[in-house]
Amino acid sequence: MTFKTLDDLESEQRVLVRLDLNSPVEDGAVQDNRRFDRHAETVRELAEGGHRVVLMAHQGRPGGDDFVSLEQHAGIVADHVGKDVKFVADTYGDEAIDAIESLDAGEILLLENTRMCDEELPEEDPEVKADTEFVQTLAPHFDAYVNDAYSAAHRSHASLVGFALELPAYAGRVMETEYEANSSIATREFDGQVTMVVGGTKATDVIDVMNNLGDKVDQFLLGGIAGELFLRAAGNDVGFDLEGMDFFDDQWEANRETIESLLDERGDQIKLAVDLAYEDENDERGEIAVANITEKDRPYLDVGSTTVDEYDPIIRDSEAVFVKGALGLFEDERFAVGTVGVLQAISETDCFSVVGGGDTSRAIEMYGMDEADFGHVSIAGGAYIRALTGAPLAGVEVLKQD
Ligand SMILES: Nc1ncnc2c1ncn2[C@@H]1O[C@H](COP(=O)(O)OP(=O)(O)O)[C@@H](O)[C@H]1O
Ligand SMILES: O=C(OP(=O)(O)O)[C@H](O)COP(=O)(O)O
Repeated sequence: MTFKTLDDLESEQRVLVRLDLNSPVEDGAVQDNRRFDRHAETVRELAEGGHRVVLMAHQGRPGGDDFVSLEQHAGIVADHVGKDVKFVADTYGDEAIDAIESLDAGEILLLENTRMCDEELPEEDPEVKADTEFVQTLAPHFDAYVNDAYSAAHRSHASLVGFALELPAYAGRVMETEYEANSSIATREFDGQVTMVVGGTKATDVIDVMNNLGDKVDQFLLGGIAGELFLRAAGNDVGFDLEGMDFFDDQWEANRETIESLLDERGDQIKLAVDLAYEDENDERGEIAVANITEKDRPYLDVGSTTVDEYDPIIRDSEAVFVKGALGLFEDERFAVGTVGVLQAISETDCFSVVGGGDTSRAIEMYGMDEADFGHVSIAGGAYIRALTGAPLAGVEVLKQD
């Protein structure tokens, strides 16, 4: 490991901890999710270790409906940690400092949404962020800074990069496991076949992953909107926007040449769907072989069952499988066959596996699979794709400094 962890932390510290509690908000109610559960491990360990634990996190972006106070988050963290979590509606003013100073050993306090502090945003160099009043005011009240917010670590914001320059800095447990698992495809050697399942809605994610990992991955199994764009580049009559859709046309214009040259250069590694699924006239799932598609008359919402039958043995023969993006509109049960099929195959083998992307990993609990059957289920979206494409994460880089 290239940074210090909680194992290196001295005893009885005043610890400032950055979590990523950014969550969906529905009708003003913050929705519980994996992020709370995962971060609870770090928070519990610190509190039970007798440290004074002060938590920072953000929620939403200024101007958005989900840009709300962290008051509800405190209650959800408390439920997961199994300990009381105090909350103060202040980021670094007198109220926040009073609450921090009156904390006893083993107690936990959550500060207000970091993005309510003007200096948290925008993205700037760590040195600039370290120099803000926000960081300069808070840092002297602590002995150590712990960053557990791997999933936000691609942002060069004050709470993510500034404190690491002012205080001894450590990686929390989530930071450690996410970093190790998500970087493993780039850093680890696997004995057997390495397979990457790529889908979702963004063609550029798939292109970047192929360009960066093409020499590490034996087979790319494609699906989703991105897979349809590759099918179209291979000469099939799919991947067109019908009235009211805006998935394909812009992406096709922007990426057509790159996709065509990837198919040229890496065709042997790229497996495309041989059949696709659609909603038929009775609102049921219909399937058609790609070879039989002659008209652009309907949207395709999943890969077909023959495709799943072809992908399944490849996964079962793999030493390592990485997943980025769903193979279909899995939120609708009729179109979950592709995504659930590959996830099930992964869960039934003892290969090393990483499933990432906020949306795709949701399919695991949605369809009753057990997270324990996967090597690692990432809670990161943007940071995961950056790790796969070899881009450094600002919040991780500052932890690596002495
Ligand atoms: N053929 C399709 N048509 C419409 N939506 C699709 C299709 N295939 C995949 N999706 C959608 O893609 C979403 C995931 O895309 P993306 O955001 O790229 O991945 P992730 O969130 O896993 O990183 C899923 O919510 C799924 O509904
Ligand atoms: O949820 C997050 O990222 P994700 O949507 O890529 O998973 C992080 O909290 C970063 O949030 P941001 O994209 O508003 O900076």
